Amino acid sequence: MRVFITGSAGFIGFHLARLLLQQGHTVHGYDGLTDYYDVRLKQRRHALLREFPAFAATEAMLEDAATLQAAARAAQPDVIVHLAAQAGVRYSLENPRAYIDANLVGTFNLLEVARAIKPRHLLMASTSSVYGANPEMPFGEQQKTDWPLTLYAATKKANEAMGHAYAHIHGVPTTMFRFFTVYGPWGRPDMALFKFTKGILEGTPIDIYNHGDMWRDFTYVDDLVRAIRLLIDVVPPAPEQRTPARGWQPIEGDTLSPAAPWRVVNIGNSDKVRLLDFVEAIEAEVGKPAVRNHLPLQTGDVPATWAECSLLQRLTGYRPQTPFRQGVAAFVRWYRDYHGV
Ligand SMILES: Cc1cn([C@H]2C[C@H](O)[C@@H](COP(=O)(O)OP(=O)(O)O[C@H]3O[C@H](C)C(=O)[C@H](O)[C@H]3O)O2)c(=O)[nH]c1=O
Repeated sequence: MRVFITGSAGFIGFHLARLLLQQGHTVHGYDGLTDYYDVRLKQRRHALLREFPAFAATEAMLEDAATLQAAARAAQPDVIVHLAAQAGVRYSLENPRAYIDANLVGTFNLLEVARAIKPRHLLMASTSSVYGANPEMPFGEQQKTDWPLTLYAATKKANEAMGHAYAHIHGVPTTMFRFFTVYGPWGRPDMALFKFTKGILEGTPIDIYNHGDMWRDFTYVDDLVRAIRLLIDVVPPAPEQRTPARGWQPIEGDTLSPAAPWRVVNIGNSDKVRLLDFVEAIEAEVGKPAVRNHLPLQTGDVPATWAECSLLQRLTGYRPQTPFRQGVAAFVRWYRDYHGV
């Protein structure tokens, strides 16, 4: 299978590309290598992927529609996985325009590519942040996502809607994933696990928001990309294909659109972890206590996330389940090795 992955030098894109290459697939990566965080980390990820002969990459921005079209047409993908984005919850308060450019304009450009190429399946990243101020827990895909708390969440919600409209009009089967706080080796330096590990190792204070009284459904990156890999083969059928004669059976809790080959699926660990327990797990792994700087809840942050993942389980027979202490240990091992500390 030939797969076109946007965001291939990013945390999740790198892991997905590596998994697909290890399985013998051909991957064309597309990444703008923006300086949102240390570009060397992105270059190292791409360098590792380049060790596979079946990997090629175009280093350009999503906003560069002509380059994106040319790269995707040349790659002739069976499947497109769109992971490139301006990510991060709190940065969207500082630099909102980056989210409009990458997530709205960039995703529009990508949808135009899909419309032209008509891959077998288009899969695109959304986020648990779309549940925003929804008070119901755990978050199920059918629940309200009408109250985003940041522009980041709003752009991702818009991406879900844009994907739906294109799937309806142009018929490209589209799966949206809602990711829940993904962590693990090669992770993002702006995220809690990276910042906490660095601070504890260096003996500098770590900022703990809401005094640690926050909950996250931390999802280990290997589990996440395994789920994506399985979902690649679960192509949402068009409305006219949903008949018993075609072997289609309704699935409980499915989010299939009545008007398009489109569905949205949560990918989380289905386990909410208290932030202070997460910090303690990092301290235990590093073998040193943190210097804790307790701060109030940050604007735009949701106090808790918790995924309901039975749809993923029904569609793929799989659900993430790495215990957070195990995932934290794998990250700290990688961090020490990567930084030689
Ligand atoms: C960076 C940082 C975070 N935190 C807290 C805030 C959260 O309760 C928790 C995890 O934060 P992190 O930034 O690692 O992840 P989320 O805020 O859940 O956001 C992440 O997961 C979602 C789904 C995405 O879609 C975002 O792109 C992704 O960045 O630690 C702190 O207490 N101190 C810190 O310095």
